[in-house]
Amino acid sequence: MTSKSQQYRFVSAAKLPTRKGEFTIHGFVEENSGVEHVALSYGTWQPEDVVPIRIHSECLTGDALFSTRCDCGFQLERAMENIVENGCGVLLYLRQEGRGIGLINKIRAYHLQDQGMDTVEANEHLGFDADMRTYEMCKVMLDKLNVKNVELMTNNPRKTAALKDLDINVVARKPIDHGITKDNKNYIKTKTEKLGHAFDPHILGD
Ligand SMILES: Nc1nc2c(ncn2[C@@H]2O[C@H](COP(=O)(O)OP(=O)(O)OP(=O)(O)O)[C@@H](O)[C@H]2O)c(=O)[nH]1
Ligand SMILES: [Zn+2]
Repeated sequence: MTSKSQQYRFVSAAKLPTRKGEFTIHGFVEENSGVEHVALSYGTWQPEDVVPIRIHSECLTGDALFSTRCDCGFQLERAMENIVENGCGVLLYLRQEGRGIGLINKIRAYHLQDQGMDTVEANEHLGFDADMRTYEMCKVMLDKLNVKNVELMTNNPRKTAALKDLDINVVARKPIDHGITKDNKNYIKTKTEKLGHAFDPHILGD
């Protein structure tokens, strides 16, 4: 029986020039489900270096459709800018749309939130946990990129804990609280109150 992380396989990599800088995109596939994840790497490092990384969960609405209903698109852009400013780093782009429930179910959850539920209540009303994501693929992806020690750009303590459980040395957490808007302030407040997210209170001030 292969361990969960051994189900992931590196397939290929290529140059990816972007408006933020020239990255390399690395494609990984999960053997059983065919789910594809990618890593964007920038610059070089030694195994003993501390590398800035972002674990970014796919959010079509935020990442590609300019939604202000969440902070994802703002965080994606800021994370890539941080990596380029630092001179090196990695962004793991994980196909975990909707905190793992998928795009159509996220739209169903949004519909329930339009009726007054919060983002946790909506997931649970649909029969899902508040957060269905797992992070075992990060181990295979970071090992392939020779990243052992990380500075993690996140407000989500579950990501820090998940990497530590994978024996990845999380040296520091760097907040990434960009993109607070009038449309997502309540969503973010719910994440701090119910999902343990660490946002500085001043940025959510009323
Ligand atoms: N089910 C559900 N998923 C959502 C909702 N809003 C955003 N998402 C998904 O949540 C994921 C992003 O998670 P966030 O909670 O924004 O942030 P995080 O990645 O957990 O934490 P950070 O690293 O601090 O950004 C993406 O997969 C989004 O599609 C929602 O209302 N319901
Ligand atoms: Zn989003």
